Amino acid sequence: MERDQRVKNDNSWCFACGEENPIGLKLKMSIQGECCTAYFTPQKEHQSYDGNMHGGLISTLLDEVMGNYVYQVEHRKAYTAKIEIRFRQPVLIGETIKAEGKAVSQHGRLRTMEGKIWKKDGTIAAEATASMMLET
Ligand SMILES: CCCCCCCCCCCCCCCC(=O)SCCNC(=O)CCNC(=O)[C@H](O)C(C)(C)COP(=O)(O)OP(=O)(O)OC[C@H]1O[C@@H](n2cnc3c(N)ncnc32)[C@H](O)[C@@H]1OP(=O)(O)O
Repeated sequence: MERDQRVKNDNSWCFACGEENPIGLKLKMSIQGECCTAYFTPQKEHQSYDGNMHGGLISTLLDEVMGNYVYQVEHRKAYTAKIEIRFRQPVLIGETIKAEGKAVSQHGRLRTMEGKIWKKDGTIAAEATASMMLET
């Protein structure tokens, strides 16, 4: 399906930030300093094994704060073209984490982004780099 044919008005159902999505993460994002920031406390339904948060959902958090940075700062929608995640430490169910995303460089419509997930003790649980393409 061409992008223009897709439903354009259902952004409130975004899995990561949509307010109306009943199974979404309902992230609230804000620009703090040079980053887009969101806090999240994983619940039991967000786990993988042994009380650890699912890595796919950690990736979702990183993707969202990087994409949302572009939207909030440039007022343009961007599509994730490539993303790479390094999972450094488990995130535990019930543990509040901070996700941060920022831009590091740009070339034409392509933005190179960085994201980090911080634990309360100031250590990094996961980090990402991504290429995001501005919508034409
Ligand atoms: C009105 C209210 C709105 C509210 C709104 C709220 C929004 C609030 C923010 C939400 C934040 C969401 C954050 C999650 C965002 C997703 O999750 S998006 C979903 C997952 N991603 C996708 O579905 C993307 C699927 N891929 C595509 O659609 C297309 O491949 C892309 C990425 C748009 C690129 O397609 P394209 O624009 O046609 O560009 P293309 O011709 O392929 O490439 C152009 C140039 O860039 C280069 N390039 C392409 N990809 C790459 C790459 N990965 N690395 C390096 N170079 C690349 C090409 O080589 C090419 O260069 P040249 O050929 O000119 O030398």
